[in-house]
Amino acid sequence: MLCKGIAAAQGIALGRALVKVEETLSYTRKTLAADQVPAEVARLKEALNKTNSQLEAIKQKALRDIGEAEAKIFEAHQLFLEDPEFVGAMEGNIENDKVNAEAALEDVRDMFVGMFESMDNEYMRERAADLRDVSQRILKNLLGVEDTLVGDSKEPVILVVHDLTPSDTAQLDKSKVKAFVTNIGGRTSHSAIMARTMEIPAITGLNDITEKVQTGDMLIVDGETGDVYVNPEQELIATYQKKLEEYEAQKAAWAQLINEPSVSKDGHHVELVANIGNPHDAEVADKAGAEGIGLFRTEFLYMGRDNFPTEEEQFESYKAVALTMDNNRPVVIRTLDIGGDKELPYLQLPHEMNPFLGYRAIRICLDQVDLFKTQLRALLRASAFGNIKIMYPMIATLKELRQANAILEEVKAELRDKGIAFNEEIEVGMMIEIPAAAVIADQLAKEADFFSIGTNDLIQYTMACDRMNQQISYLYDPYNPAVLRLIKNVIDAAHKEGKWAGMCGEMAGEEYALPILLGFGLDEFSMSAPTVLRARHMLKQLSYAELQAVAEHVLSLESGEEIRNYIKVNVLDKL
Ligand SMILES: C=C(OP(=O)(O)O)C(=O)O
Ligand SMILES: [Mg+2]
Repeated sequence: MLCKGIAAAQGIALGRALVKVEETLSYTRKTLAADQVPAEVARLKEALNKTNSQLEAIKQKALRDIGEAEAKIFEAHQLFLEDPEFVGAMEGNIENDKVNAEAALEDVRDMFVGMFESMDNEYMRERAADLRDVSQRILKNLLGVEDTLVGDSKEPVILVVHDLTPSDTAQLDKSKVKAFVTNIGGRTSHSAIMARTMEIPAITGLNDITEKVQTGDMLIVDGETGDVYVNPEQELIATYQKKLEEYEAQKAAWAQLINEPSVSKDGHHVELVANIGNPHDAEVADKAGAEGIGLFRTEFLYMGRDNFPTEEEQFESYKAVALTMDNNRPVVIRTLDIGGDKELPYLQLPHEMNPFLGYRAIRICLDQVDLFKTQLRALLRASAFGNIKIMYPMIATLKELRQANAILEEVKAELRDKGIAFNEEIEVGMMIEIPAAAVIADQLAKEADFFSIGTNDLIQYTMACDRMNQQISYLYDPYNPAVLRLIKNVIDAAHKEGKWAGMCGEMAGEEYALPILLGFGLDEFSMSAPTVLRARHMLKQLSYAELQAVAEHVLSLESGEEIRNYIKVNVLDKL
């Protein structure tokens, strides 16, 4: 059986399925005799300690493998275990009501969750969700239930789940999980982006894979095509085993290119840079051969915590990235892009019918100027330590660009007055992710130093198709002629004004996109770190001169399917 989903993270995996459905934890409410109380309190404390150690281990793993922002999620969970009101209430229930620890836990949890949820405040609702999570973990420890997605199966497995939260993804151990496949989610969802950083093949949006597959079934996961084969024929297994070996060999060959320049067969140079969410990612990108950072999503510094990061905290993060990217390598740092699918509970954004079309990103920053200025000050100060460039997200009009630049000029003047160093020549560019901006790119190019095309959003806004909704994913197509024409327009407009154009949407790292974008003349390609060397390898085999004609022809084709097919036959199959 073949199931088709969304190729969320590249790579191939063959192995046995482990289908994981959320288990219900049952226990009996007991009334204790007075002399049983001390032992019950001790049992609770033991479970709390165990929970704390588990969370500490997960936090350290997240810090090592993914990043600080993700690690903070678990730190917030740990705080509950030290909260005297929460812990004291549970002990009180055991002592006064003479109930067992499980019952005390659930009563206290329900009381706090009810209280948080009744506050009609996004931040408190998040706290309620956190408390549910922690309580579930404590309950498992009281009941002696294993806390692991994969248990202790001897063979590494392919995880089959309804959905994976970012915290689930952070916990995955690459030596135990070969790949994961989920019912819901898209290619640009947070856990998909994390899977790519962790190099775990992943397929999302399979609808009902948890029902079609049983634990122990043999699976083939093709992270290039989004195909999952369930109990395939021996012949197909052999084909994929060969593909897997080839893929591993290819990876070894790509690794040879780590210090090579990114040039095409005929000597055309482009920049291959990485997308990051925190300073640790920059180190990963450096080791993966990135020539710089094309997108630092700074909103991750703001997420998973209780209040705004200070200017000092931000300055340290930006400076750290600039220093990692030594030798004047570019570091494009995007100002806060919160809203849409990225919530910030303590900012208390209004509830909206269409958050992706709402109060988000630069719209918030131009409205809450102090918030914006704090970030700009930190960015300018860090620019004294490396080749930092500032980038605004979600610009729709020339007026917004001018407003943002005017605020930036104010901040620069304040720093000059105080004699604080920054790079006076700092480049200031903008994302092109709203069709309106793509259409007036000629006007914007006169006032922005560079463009970076954010296809993740540009596609959803051009096609009126939610990037998270797999039901209409046939519309979410980077190769749709409308999307490609906008991209071409943006690149041409930048070049006409002598500016450079890059791309930091996920499309920039796609095999089919590289020849087209190269032919269009894109100057900078920003992608997940593990994709950089593959792109460099491919680039070396491509001729810029030939691809200009190919790309020109692509613009006359009528559908994404036709375009992909044309690229396959005329470019990819010939490599
Ligand atoms: C890079 C982009 O930004 P994000 O994915 O953070 O919205 C984009 O929209 O393409
Ligand atoms: Mg975007």
